[in-house]
Amino acid sequence: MGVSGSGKSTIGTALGAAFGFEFIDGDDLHPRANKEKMAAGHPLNDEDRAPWLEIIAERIGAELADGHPIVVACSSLKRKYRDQLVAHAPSTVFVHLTGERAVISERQSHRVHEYMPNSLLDSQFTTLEPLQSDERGIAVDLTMTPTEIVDFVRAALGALSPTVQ
Ligand SMILES: Nc1ncnc2c1ncn2[C@@H]1O[C@H](COP(=O)(O)OP(=O)(O)O)[C@@H](O)[C@H]1O
Ligand SMILES: O=C(O)[C@H](O)[C@@H](O)[C@H](O)[C@H](O)COP(=O)(O)O
Repeated sequence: MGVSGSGKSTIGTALGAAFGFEFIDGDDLHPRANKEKMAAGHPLNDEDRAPWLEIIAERIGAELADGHPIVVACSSLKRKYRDQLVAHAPSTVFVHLTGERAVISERQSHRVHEYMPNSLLDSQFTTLEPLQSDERGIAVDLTMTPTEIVDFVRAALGALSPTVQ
């Protein structure tokens, strides 16, 4: 989880490879209308995100039902969005890539994105609700290298309480 440009695709790919799990990028599952809205410079609202989150949640639930743990990149900016995912998959562990707006903005300036304009970064930070103490998650400093982040997550996962699923 994390704002646009925080490294979800990069770190999700690395975590999937490290753990031997399939990686799914939530960005690929946005309905076309959501992509067009963001491309036009408008942030998504709760109504826009609800069906997208449901697609992701159902996909996670289906993979787990087949016995396949997966890594998913999904902004998951609000607590209620995360709760929607957890409702389908109680064993979910969120990895929040945290960092300064300036660092993320600088990184975004060097990448080409299918639909996300850099101008939406402020709204992403405005919407972001960090992990709360009763959520199963890990906050990670996004200035670490991907290898360092994978090692950090691996160590932190070992310290988490057992799952209910
Ligand atoms: N830990 C990192 N260190 C350095 N650069 C990174 C790191 N994580 C991501 N990046 C770079 O930052 C940019 C945004 O990363 P990306 O994975 O596309 O973020 P998101 O999926 O959250 O939008 C990319 O150019 C990526 O190569
Ligand atoms: O909830 C949202 O507002 C979107 O999911 C957003 O957070 C996401 O960042 C975009 O899909 C762009 O994709 P990137 O995360 O790759 O910039």
